[in-house]
Amino acid sequence: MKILDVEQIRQLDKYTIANEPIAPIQLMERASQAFVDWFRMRFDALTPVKIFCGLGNNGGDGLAIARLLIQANYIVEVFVVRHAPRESDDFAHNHRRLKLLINPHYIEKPGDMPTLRQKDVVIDAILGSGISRPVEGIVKVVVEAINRAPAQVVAVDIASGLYANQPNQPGEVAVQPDYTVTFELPKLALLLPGNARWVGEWHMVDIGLHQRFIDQAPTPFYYTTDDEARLLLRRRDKFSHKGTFGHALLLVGSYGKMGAAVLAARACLRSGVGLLTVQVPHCGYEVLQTAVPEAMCRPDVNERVLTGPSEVDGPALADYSALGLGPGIGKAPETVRFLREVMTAFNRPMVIDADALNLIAEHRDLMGLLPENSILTPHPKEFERLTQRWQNDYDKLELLRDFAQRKQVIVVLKGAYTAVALPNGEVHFNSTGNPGMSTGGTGDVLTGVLTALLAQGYDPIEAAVLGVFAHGQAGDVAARERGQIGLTASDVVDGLRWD
Ligand SMILES: NC(=O)C1=CN([C@@H]2O[C@H](COP(=O)(O)OP(=O)(O)OC[C@H]3O[C@@H](n4cnc5c(N)ncnc54)[C@H](O)[C@@H]3O)[C@@H](O)[C@H]2O)[C@@H](O)CC1
Ligand SMILES: Nc1ncnc2c1ncn2[C@@H]1O[C@H](COP(=O)(O)OP(=O)(O)O)[C@@H](O)[C@H]1O
Ligand SMILES: [K+]
Repeated sequence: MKILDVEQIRQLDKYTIANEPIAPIQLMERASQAFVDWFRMRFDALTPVKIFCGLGNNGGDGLAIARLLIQANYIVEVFVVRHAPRESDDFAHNHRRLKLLINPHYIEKPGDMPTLRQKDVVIDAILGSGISRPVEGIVKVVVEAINRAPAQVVAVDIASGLYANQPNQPGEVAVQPDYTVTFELPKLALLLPGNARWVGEWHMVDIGLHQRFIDQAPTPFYYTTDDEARLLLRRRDKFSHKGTFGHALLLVGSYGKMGAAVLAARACLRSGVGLLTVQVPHCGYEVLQTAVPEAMCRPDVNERVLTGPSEVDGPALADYSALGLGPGIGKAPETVRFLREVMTAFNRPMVIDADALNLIAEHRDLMGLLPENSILTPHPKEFERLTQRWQNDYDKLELLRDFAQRKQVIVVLKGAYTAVALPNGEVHFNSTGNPGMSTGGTGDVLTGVLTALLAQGYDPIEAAVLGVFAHGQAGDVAARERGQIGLTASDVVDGLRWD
């Protein structure tokens, strides 16, 4: 699903009005009805509702929402914040219609702000995607009062004061909602960690904007939906055999970090690899053979770290279908040498995680050895080591796109809404996963998943988008079964589902 910017959304509204065709006021009615449908599923008619409206189209939505809720027997009070000399046409139209039912209150000075109680639900329809300057004056007074209130808050489209696709400056105020109900498409701002308090839990409601415009609109930003991920998944052929699904090699683990090897290996097997070999330092041999009997083990001659040679024969590096490396390997000088050898010998896309990324950041010559279309899976700190510190989330996104384009690799920047940056500059935000996954080892699981997909012959871009989606979904399955707080990386492995 595409993520469009504010100007594109404005054009999309216009295009829909001209080509569906539909009157602007009807489009507003449809948006408001979609909001109300969502609202009624969440809050019953005994909920006292207080709607704060600005004078633009977001305010117009608020007035239409008020009318629709009154017609559904909710007890509604409306507060119009007079922040500008002019009101939009659709605001004016809905204002006239609402006044046939109730008299709105008007807020012009701080004393006009009502008291908000815990049982109230506030609907924030002061400013939407049309904001063009920081919130100040009476709007600021109202926003700050809403934020201080004990009431629950639902933002219409986007919290008042939050920019949809550019950074808010430090000190700027915006509504801090419990929920955001956004129209038609996700906005970039909803996906960025620095905006969490201005978003709350967000939901998307369909308002029937024109698909032809969306299909043609250029954008680097996408949001991976369930349906899109499912389309990437390949079915198994009746006459397939283990050779059909590739032979993966994982280079993982060191003394004290053999768990990383076990987790990556188990995840790789649970993601459909045909054969798996795991190379671990010698001390990990028994651990691995016991914990993961399905995998073959290649013990390194070195007791504690990976160095390359093994007493057990196996295919040459270049003969494996896919390679995943990094989880738990540490940063020993012998391991750096081995890493250099591996990256030279295996010049096809590989999965690179954790300490392998830290080593690349410390030994810049390794950066030049990155095979094209490799999948790098840094968490934000690892990404900062590879690049530089950023000013804000938008700056970070630009660094991410720039890195993926310059190095011609796929960068999976992990976190909530993991961002998968492609060599062509696109960024695909993931839609699955939950904070229960913020626990040691879940990243190692992702390395195993991605390596398995590469081994099965998935194109690296599809492997990255699908693997990240499936990994988050596994976390969601695990969280449903045992809750977020007690969730462990092993539960994520067990949560992997591919059909
Ligand atoms: N046809 C459409 O355009 C539709 C628009 N919709 C709603 O319309 C919203 C966008 O409406 P608008 O473009 O009218 O803009 P807003 O309602 O977001 O803002 C209203 C106006 O306030 C002024 N303003 C900007 N920043 C301000 C600030 N910091 N303090 C005070 N005033 C400020 C500007 O003149 C702006 O145009 C969307 O978020 C959505 O809720 C929906 O009704 C769906 C259809
Ligand atoms: N709040 C969150 N919401 C969704 N996913 C998360 C969240 N926190 C962490 N994750 C996921 O968990 C994994 C953590 O990886 P990482 O930081 O490398 O952990 P480790 O190195 O311990 O394995 C990533 O895939 C990340 O996207
Ligand atoms: K709003």
